[in-house]
Amino acid sequence: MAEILRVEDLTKYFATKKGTLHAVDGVTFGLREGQTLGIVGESGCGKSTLGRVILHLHQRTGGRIIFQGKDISDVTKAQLKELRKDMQIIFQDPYASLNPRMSIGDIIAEPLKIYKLCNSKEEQQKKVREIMDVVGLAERTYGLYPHELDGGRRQRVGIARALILDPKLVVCDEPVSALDVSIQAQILNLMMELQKERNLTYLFITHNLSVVKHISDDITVMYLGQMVEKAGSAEIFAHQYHPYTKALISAIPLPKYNAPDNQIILKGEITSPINVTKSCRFAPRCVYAKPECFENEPQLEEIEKDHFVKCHFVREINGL
Ligand SMILES: Nc1ncnc2c1ncn2[C@@H]1O[C@H](COP(=O)(O)OP(=O)(O)OP(=O)(O)O)[C@@H](O)[C@H]1O
Repeated sequence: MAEILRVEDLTKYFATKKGTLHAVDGVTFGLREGQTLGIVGESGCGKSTLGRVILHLHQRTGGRIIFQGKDISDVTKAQLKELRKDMQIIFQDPYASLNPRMSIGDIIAEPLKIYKLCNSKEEQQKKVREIMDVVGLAERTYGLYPHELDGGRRQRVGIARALILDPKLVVCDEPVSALDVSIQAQILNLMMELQKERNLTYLFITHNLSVVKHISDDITVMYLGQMVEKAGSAEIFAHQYHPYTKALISAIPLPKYNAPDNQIILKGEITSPINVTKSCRFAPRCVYAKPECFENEPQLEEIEKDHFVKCHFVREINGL
């Protein structure tokens, strides 16, 4: 499988009144066609910003973005319009992202209109009805409005709108977080079916590790703008080496993961990403932290094949 997306040393800083906010800081990964990379971490760790920078919804500060073998770090407006056909996004809150004054049929048809892809109203309607069928929306929803649908159906509309242009890469930004647990499973299953049928590549952003367990091939854990651990999904659930990943896994409400001797309680809140220093950003909350952690930044290191961890004392902590 070819690599469809590669980001290298990607950074996004925001200038704020208090100083430079390091929202995304030196993120590097590759994503193969048809695969899913789960991006996991607490609120504020930079997941959404990462997705938005890749889609050029935010201008990057530094680093490179390679998509389908081409460097797309800097693109013109016209090139970006073309790119958008291949790179789409599904948002967390479909209600907020759907225009309340437009009918479902018109919302889903919008990308077709923007790209003038249909020669007639009939052709447009046919394409919309086809994609509605693909995502499991009943025909009668065509003329309804967003407020007339429940959360699960609204997210199906969001998925239909993202897929109608037949994209290659979809950034899924917390697509099930606003939904009831039972509906979450339906939407995740739908997304997995669609991925197989259409060879879609997903960058799946979530604060909830258990959500990405089944859908992801690989998982990247982020903390304060940086990757702290990356491995295959099964591998990371079997062996998590970074103290932060351990804490995230031990917080999953299943006896298998949060047996008392396994549980790690994080100290305090996530610290500020403003004016960060060259240290381990997790150190202030880490139960294993030593003076060196506050003085030097660890590198992301391959601890086992395809398993990367950013921690000075990863071997000592894990008896490796
Ligand atoms: N436009 C902006 N201007 C200034 N700071 C921003 C902007 N957008 C995001 N940030 C900051 O960047 C950091 C990362 O935010 P981001 O939304 O990417 O995190 P996240 O992990 O996706 O969290 P959440 O799930 O809450 O959205 C946060 O500290 C946030 O306050």
